[in-house]
Amino acid sequence: MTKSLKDFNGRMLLVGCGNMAGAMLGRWLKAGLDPAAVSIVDPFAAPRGGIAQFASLAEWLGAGGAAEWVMLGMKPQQLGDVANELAEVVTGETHLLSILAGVSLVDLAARFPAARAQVRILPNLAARIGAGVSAVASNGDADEAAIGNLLNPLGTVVALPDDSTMDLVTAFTGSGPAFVFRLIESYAAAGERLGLSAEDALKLATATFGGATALLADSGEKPGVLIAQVASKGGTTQAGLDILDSDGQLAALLTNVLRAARDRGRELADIARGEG
Ligand SMILES: NC(=O)C1=CN([C@@H]2O[C@H](COP(=O)(O)OP(=O)(O)OC[C@H]3O[C@@H](n4cnc5c(N)ncnc54)[C@H](O)[C@@H]3O)[C@@H](O)[C@H]2O)C=CC1
Ligand SMILES: O=C(O)[C@@H]1CCC=N1
Repeated sequence: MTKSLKDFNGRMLLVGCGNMAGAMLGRWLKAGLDPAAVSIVDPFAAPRGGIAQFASLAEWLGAGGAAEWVMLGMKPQQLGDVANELAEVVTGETHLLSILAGVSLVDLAARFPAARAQVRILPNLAARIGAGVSAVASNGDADEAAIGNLLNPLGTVVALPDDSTMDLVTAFTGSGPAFVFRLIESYAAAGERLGLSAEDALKLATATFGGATALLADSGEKPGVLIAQVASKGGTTQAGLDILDSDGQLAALLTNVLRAARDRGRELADIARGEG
């Protein structure tokens, strides 16, 4: 599938364009999306040259706004604020895309029943450099080729048969970069505590995590195979692994991290339905 969006056919409205939707938009523009085909409705978004921006849906409609592609990019807690007004502009021609954590396809279909398709996308911030992960599931008459064209420039795309695992995926790949950044930060802090300068520690930690993940992806091996290539019997690595592996603490910690993030998605969905 092409990574160019030059031929993307349709007008796109972004309702909310902060960190995540802004990262997607930046990548789409790099991939050739015509800025004239995009509008943003966001009361606080930073100005973006060449793109029509509005503080409210009423203002966008007043300016003759129309779009076949509408993407929800605000917080799930704000769905109630925008849904009623937006539902009026979502017709049988509209693909309603949502990157909102927690909010299910069933919730989207209830809010936007007239849409041609409801499409739940769970991107991550590395979309900014085309190295993200987007999980996608849809409902209705979705144009899968067009959706693929939109998501491919953002990085890896995983199509799910339905959105039953999307809250877990949200924790895993959506929140995932923040967990990785925290691990790197903590690794660097530990290096600093043991004697490295702060600058060297962060530089070395970033390069070590980056190199290791690049090698893992390039090798096609399982992590255990590469661990064995680093850890000499009775050597330094094994001494560290013995701490990392003790009592299954790392596995338990990461399971708890993902469970908490996944379950928060369910709570956000309740809030978005006005039930939280
Ligand atoms: N940040 C991330 O890495 C990821 C975020 N998401 C989802 O993306 C969505 C946005 O998250 P962020 O970009 O992190 O938040 P953000 O706070 O950076 O962006 C939200 C934007 O919505 C705007 N906004 C607020 N009220 C609005 C309204 N009534 N109408 C239109 N726009 C309004 C804000 O001005 C802001 O620019 C959330 O639903 C989140 O669950 C999903 C995956 C990853
Ligand atoms: O923290 C959040 O709620 C959003 C969803 C995944 C990443 N950021």
